[in-house]
Amino acid sequence: MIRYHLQSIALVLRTSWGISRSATVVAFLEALGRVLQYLRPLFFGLIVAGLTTHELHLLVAGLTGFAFTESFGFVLGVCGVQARVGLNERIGHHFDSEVARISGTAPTLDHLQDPRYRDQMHALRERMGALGMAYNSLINAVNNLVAPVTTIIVAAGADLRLLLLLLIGAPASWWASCTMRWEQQAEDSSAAAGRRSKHFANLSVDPVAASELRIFGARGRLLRLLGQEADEWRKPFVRAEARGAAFSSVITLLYVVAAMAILVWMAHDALHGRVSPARFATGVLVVGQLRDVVGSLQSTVHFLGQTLRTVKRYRWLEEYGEHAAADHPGVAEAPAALRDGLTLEGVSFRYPGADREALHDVDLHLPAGEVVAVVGENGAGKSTLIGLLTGMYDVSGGRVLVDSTDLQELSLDDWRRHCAGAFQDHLKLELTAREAIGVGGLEDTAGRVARNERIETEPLAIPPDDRILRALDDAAASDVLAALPDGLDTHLGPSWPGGVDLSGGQWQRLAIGRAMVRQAPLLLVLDEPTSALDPATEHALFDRYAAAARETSRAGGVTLIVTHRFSTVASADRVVVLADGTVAEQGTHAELMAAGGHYAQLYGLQAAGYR
Ligand SMILES: Nc1ncnc2c1ncn2[C@@H]1O[C@H](COP(=O)(O)OP(=O)(O)OP(=O)(O)O)[C@@H](O)[C@H]1O
Repeated sequence: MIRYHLQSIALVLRTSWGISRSATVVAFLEALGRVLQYLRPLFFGLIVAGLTTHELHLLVAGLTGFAFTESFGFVLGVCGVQARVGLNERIGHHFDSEVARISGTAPTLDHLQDPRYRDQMHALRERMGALGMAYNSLINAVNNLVAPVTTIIVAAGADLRLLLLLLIGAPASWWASCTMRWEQQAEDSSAAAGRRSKHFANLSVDPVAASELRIFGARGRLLRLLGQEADEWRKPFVRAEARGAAFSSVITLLYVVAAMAILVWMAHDALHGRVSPARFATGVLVVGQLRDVVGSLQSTVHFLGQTLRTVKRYRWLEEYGEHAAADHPGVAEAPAALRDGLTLEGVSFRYPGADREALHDVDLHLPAGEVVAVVGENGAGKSTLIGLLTGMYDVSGGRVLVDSTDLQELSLDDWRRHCAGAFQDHLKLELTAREAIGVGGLEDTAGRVARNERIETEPLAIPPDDRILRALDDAAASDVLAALPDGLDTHLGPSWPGGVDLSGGQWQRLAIGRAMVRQAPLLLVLDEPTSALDPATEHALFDRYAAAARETSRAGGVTLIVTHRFSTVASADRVVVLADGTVAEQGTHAELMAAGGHYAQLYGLQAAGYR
């Protein structure tokens, strides 16, 4: 464990050093300033000796030393504090970006479904401040460690009996290890309740949730749940802090009693001439100083413990990210065009922590150039199928083939470079309209399509306006743009002063526009593309999407349209019916109708509903 903590300290030092070598060094000068200031009792003793013995050189030496330690110690302290304040900000920013990078660059989304990951992430996010202050905590620890060493030396010089006070160090260090353990246990045991509590708290400030909760008159119930979860979240911390504070008080009391006993003893000897007034004066100051030292050691343990625990979580996250990357070692490039298509062979998939498979025994071939409609009731597995085809999740069993290559062997970054999509829960990107749509086809400076690994090294360009306008036309969303006051320069969403918010259907059409910016994808996914649209425009728009899909098909790509609306699937080359996590039927609309199975039944029901 000590080795692990030392590695964590090395990580913090490396990070600080990488950010600013000079600030890292200057921040340590503060510790030197502390050493000087803790020499005060020594010079105070010299002053008292000079005054009582009338020896001028002792008085001058004491006063000079006192002035020097005060002034120089102060200057070093100021320089150190300035350096570390600047560093704190930058270290905090560095760790923030690193956490976002580790989470955002994991090849799949499996981690986001893993409760262990979510708990660690919650605990880490709660303590991000401690990560930003990690170097600060180290400096504090060093400051608080040099203080006792200096004070002990001064105390030994004044009277060896003062060193008896160090015996208090034994229960204090036991207290320190207990406190660290209790706090760690509190963080671990309350993480899930903390996440739930955050969820309920967010609901109360989310406009959509807030209106539903008002309509149902459920605000009181939500507040009660929030209270319960917040209680469950906070209780272990309160318990740990109360125990820590009680122990700390007992230790302080022990210290005060011991210090008083030693001072009385020293005073007795001073009265009988066995201890000089100068030594006694130094002793009195040292006792006060040692008390401060014990107090600051206790807070050091608290903050350093918090920092080391947070660094531990950060390192857990780093290792998790490395394992996640190692679980998907594929590096092969995706083909430029599909010859055969996409194939699922005996595929099964279970979400992390779920007790049943979301998909099982799926055998499916999606031929190159086809427009495939996927239908099925809620929970049938449609979104999961999309997740597997786009490599967002790794299959639990079986294989997904791109032509004849296992998706496992492909670089997922490269495969996704060839995928495009508009999703049911699409992003509402609050950027300018140009950026919100153009991110669908980011290019590097040579005009090639973005690869994720370049993101950190090269600024990626939004494609030219003519491509964005064409994509909006393909998505039948030109009218959404026409209604924006500043066209493509309009800021979307309430995050911007004067930003324009859109209706659900308008956001959805821009999301489809974003999907259409990417040219000739090998897989185009349109997940419920018309769910937020009114039935009058739905049909016309669907024909436009189908035409755009045909473009994809001509380039050898597969278009997957997921929909609940059976009226829109008749023109697809193939309809796949999912039920209970597997393929129930597939064929053309005509074939499935003729078969009179599940599809025909559902189609009949919907058609009757529209009559
Ligand atoms: N994150 C998850 N963790 C555990 N189970 C999940 C998760 N997401 C989905 N499931 C389960 O997997 C199954 C398939 O879900 P999926 O979202 O793929 O269905 P769907 O056909 O897209 O449904 P819908 O039409 O409602 O969008 C369902 O039983 C669902 O409960």
